[in-house]
Amino acid sequence: MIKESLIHQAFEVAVERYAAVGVDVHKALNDMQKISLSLHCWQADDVSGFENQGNSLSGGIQVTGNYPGRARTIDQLRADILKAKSYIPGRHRLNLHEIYGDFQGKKVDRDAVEPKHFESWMQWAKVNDFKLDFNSTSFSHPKSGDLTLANPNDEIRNFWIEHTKRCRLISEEMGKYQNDPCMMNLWIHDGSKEVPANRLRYRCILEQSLDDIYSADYKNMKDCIEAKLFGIGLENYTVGSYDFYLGYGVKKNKIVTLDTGHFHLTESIADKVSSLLLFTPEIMLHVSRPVRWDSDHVVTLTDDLLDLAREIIRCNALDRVHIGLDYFDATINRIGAYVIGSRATQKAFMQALLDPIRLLCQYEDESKYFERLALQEEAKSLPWGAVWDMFCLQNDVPVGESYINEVERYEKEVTGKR
Ligand SMILES: C[C@H](O)[C@H](O)[C@@H](O)C(=O)CO
Ligand SMILES: [Mn+2]
Repeated sequence: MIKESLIHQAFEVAVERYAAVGVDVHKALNDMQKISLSLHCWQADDVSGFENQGNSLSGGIQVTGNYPGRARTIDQLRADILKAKSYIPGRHRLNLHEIYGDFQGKKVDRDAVEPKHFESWMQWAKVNDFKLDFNSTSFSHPKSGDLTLANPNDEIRNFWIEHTKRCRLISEEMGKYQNDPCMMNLWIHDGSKEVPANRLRYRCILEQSLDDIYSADYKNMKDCIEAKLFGIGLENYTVGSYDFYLGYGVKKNKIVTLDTGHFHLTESIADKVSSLLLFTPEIMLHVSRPVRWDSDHVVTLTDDLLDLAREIIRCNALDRVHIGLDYFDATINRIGAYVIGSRATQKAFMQALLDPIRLLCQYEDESKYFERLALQEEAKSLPWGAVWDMFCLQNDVPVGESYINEVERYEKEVTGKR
């Protein structure tokens, strides 16, 4: 247990150090309090959901590991999410996939899902101070195959169009219920293992499907479209590539989702933020950690993540960027995985909010490039950790590593007994 008086002392020193470079720590703390993450429900159960159809995970994604204790029922999933939330400072959102509906043990196919299947989620979220976001689910279904919304087969394509339309309606109802727009993400795995004979054909079909899906206007939900470099088993061609969705988003005023695992490994996601902000309405993020490929490792505080957070703050775009998480690791304690990734993301934003931006901009205006580089370097070792600790203390969540023992206790008492 870290002594509270030490946290206060370190914080006072940090206030002074940051003031010397023109940064108001109290304002940074205040801004930090307003940042909500959208926690992905699927870390708790390895993207299984509650359809009870016995479908294994398919559609270009894969979870590795078999750590004991995954959530198997809606009650277990909710309990695990609340547990994770208790170690994450601030107020947050929860991101549901369609397969997590409250189906009460009945088989409800994807083209028959209705808002009523998410009523209990809406009530639960309200009681537990979450706002909900939503995703259509095109994977792990007998009709998933290699092509869903881009499928030339009318029956299969119309099935998925119907599913996605229904998901928009569910999102609209969620948004209305919570009096805050529900962000609905659309990601499909459609693609091909080998080079197709005609790439354009499938992209034309996808464009038409999307136009049909988006023909209804809603007020309480926002549409986001997520590209991917490739899915597993679909390595040569992805119908919904970044260029495709960027073009569609700009033309049709849709929000592009940037999943940080969905690009070439040396591509900077941070650099995309300012361009997207100019030409699309808002940005949805899926913060992930690719290791050699889109491996969805637990998010940690990497330079890439810091760059991304800094870019959002420097663009003054917190009100236009939605911060969702997207990773799944079944090799370690799943609640711990939530906490590590969420806190890492928050730490990146904490550091970004403490950046001496005004002074850096001043140096740049005056063409003082040595001074700019020197300050960028020195800022890296300013005592941001003391401000982060204070943020945790103020939010009544464990400071530093003290959550480790608590996660272990929950494993011993709850998840380990499943
Ligand atoms: C389960 C998610 O929807 C999925 O991870 C998607 O967002 C994605 O990133 C697929 O690679
Ligand atoms: Mn994603």
